[in-house]
Amino acid sequence: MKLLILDRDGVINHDSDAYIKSLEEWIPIPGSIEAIAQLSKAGWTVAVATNQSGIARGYYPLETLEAMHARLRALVAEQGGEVGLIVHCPHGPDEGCDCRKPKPGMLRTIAEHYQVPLTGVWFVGDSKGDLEAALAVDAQPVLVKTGKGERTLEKGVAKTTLIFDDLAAIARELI
Ligand SMILES: O=P(O)(O)OC[C@@H](O)[C@H]1O[C@@H](OP(=O)(O)O)[C@@H](O)[C@@H](O)[C@@H]1O
Ligand SMILES: [Mg+2]
Ligand SMILES: [Zn+2]
Repeated sequence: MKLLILDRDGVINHDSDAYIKSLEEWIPIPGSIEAIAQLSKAGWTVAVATNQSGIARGYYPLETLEAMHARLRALVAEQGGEVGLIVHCPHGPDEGCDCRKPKPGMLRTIAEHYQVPLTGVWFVGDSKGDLEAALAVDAQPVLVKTGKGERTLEKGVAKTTLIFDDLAAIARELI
């Protein structure tokens, strides 16, 4: 199966250093919804692995996060595509969970859900923790320059990292 795993904030939607705290703040990056729809129509299963420490911090409830993901699914469905499994880590950085990136727990959850190995699976992110999570399970780290991607690139990334301007460029590469 063709599995592609995406980080959310900074890849699918704009990110903010103040967190994405409401449905109104959840704004797709231009071309990202179309890219997901095109990829899924081309036979790719597009899953999502997202840190959401804003829940642990009390910035927004789980219901708000679920409303954002319902909006994502609806927008992609309007273009004839579909979004696969969305996994989030609701924990704070000090809780020692196994799911918060850079730990690879969410990637493993997705791989187990689809019963596929993670080796070489593209995980697309904008932050260092995304790339580290990919490397931890021998997936392929892919950096986009949207969101925090430019900052991440400036800090240096593993030489095996693939780099694209945005999710639309990744769709053009894979389709
Ligand atoms: O990029 P993904 O994983 O989809 O989500 C990132 C968000 O959960 C937030 O993660 C926070 O990091 P801390 O969780 O505070 O370290 C900050 O980077 C925020 O700017 C960002 O919106
Ligand atoms: Mg991100
Ligand atoms: Zn967690």
